[in-house]
Amino acid sequence: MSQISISVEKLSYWYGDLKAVNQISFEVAQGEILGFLGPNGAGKTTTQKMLTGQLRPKDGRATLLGFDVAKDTEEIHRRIGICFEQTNLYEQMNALENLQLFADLFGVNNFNGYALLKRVGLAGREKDKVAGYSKGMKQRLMVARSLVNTPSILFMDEPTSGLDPVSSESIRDIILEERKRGATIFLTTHDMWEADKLCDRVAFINEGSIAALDAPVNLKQQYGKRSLIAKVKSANGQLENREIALDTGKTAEEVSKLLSSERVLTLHSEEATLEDIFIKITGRRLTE
Ligand SMILES: Nc1ncnc2c1ncn2[C@@H]1O[C@H](COP(=O)(O)OP(=O)(O)OP(=O)(O)O)[C@@H](O)[C@H]1O
Repeated sequence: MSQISISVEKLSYWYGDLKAVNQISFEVAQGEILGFLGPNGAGKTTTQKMLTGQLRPKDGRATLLGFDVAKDTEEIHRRIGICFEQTNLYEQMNALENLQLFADLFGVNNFNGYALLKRVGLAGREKDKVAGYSKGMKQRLMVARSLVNTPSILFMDEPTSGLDPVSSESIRDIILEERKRGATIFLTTHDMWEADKLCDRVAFINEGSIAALDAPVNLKQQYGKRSLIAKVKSANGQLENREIALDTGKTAEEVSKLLSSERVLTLHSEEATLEDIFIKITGRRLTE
């Protein structure tokens, strides 16, 4: 692995008797997008809060860029961006003022608010009061705000949750641009499609533990099955599906038999989704 940005070792947190995060360990390389994928209550937000200094770990250790999350909070905050779902924007201020306030807080003086707002699609709305923004616009502003200090690590908690497709796509584009710039991205989501599309690696989190961690393609290879689905017209004129497993020694033979014995209308390949694999590993769905 290239240079390590995030290093987590047996990190734990509990609320009373409830073990919300239970001895998790992983590393994230610089410039990598790690997706934290799990259902409600799995421990994603608690982990993010520990990593961003909002909760002090009860046990274990984590470092960001070599700084200890439990001790070096100020050093860390200067170098990270945080974009959490619950917006805490100043509604009575405009977008530029919101960014300026944040920049002042971090002692950033070389940032260009107009350029940043243009990047997130808010050009022309810079001086409008945030109270009048739509949910998608506020989320875009949150993204802009998380980029004010050109962060080395970007934490995003469900950044596209509940947004329209255009807003979601523009936020995903920014995540990819930030990775290109060299930022490390820690993304929590329960959207398996988003995780699959965006993330270099995905951690499945369930009941406070990491159940699997790998590149989506590797998870699919290891746990999923690929198959061919043929739509055929049967003798009585009905449309029916036939499934042939791929990656077996008999695939070619079965395809040839199917094509010679049935009237095949369409043939396409299908692979397991991350949700299928999550269920296989944990016995739970991502969305209940
Ligand atoms: N402040 C709190 N007090 C008590 N229990 C909490 C608190 N915050 C979270 N929990 C519990 O800790 C567990 C992990 O919660 P967490 O919010 O980290 O999960 P999550 O994966 O982020 O879920 P979601 O997708 O719903 O945000 C859950 O059982 C939750 O009910």
